[in-house]
Amino acid sequence: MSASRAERIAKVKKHFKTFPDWPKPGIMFRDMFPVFRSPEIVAEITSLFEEIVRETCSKVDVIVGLDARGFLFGPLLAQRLGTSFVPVRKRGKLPGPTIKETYVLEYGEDCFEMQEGSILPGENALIIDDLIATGGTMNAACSLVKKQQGNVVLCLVLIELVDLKGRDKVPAKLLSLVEYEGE
Ligand SMILES: O=P(O)(O)OC[C@H]1O[C@H](OP(=O)(O)OP(=O)(O)O)[C@H](O)[C@@H]1O
Ligand SMILES: Nc1ncnc2[nH]cnc12
Repeated sequence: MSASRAERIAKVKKHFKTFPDWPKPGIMFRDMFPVFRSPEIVAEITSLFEEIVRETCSKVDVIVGLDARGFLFGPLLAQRLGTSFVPVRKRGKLPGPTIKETYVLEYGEDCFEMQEGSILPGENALIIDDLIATGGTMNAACSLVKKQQGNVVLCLVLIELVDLKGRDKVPAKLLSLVEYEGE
């Protein structure tokens, strides 16, 4: 018998590692990089993302990946869905005219940029990142898409730190694969 979705997600979660008090005291850092030691788990994550998007979104034109760890999953998913991929980058990394959004995150402050015209008016964008904590990062990315008259049809993350209530800050539908709550 094939594994249920919950069993597949539980198997993915076993590959994450937690580092207490990093990069600052009080932060439980959830490291997702160990999944890349297993091509099988990376393929499983991509398949789970693809299933969720096909069930949830009628039309996605472009996948927007967030610097830096959103770049790991965005292009993989874009290939599966046959969509384009565009990056949101940290301040000063993108050439040409850009639009900017400053935001606060769990352990600091930063500024995101997109190249002007990277989303066309009316395009349906799916924003992807590895993790949502306080939600500041995802909220800033939604603002950048909206400033270009794009529609955010879904925000998708591998990990949600539920206790930080980041989803309350996101002005669009948000789905996560793996949750950490009270742990
Ligand atoms: O929900 P929030 O509190 O805003 O935090 C979530 C963000 O924090 C991490 O990125 P980080 O800014 O550490 O950058 P990195 O991907 O370059 O390591 C993570 O990859 C998310 O993008
Ligand atoms: N607790 C956390 N673990 C991993 N990445 C993060 N980004 C913001 N908070 C994080």
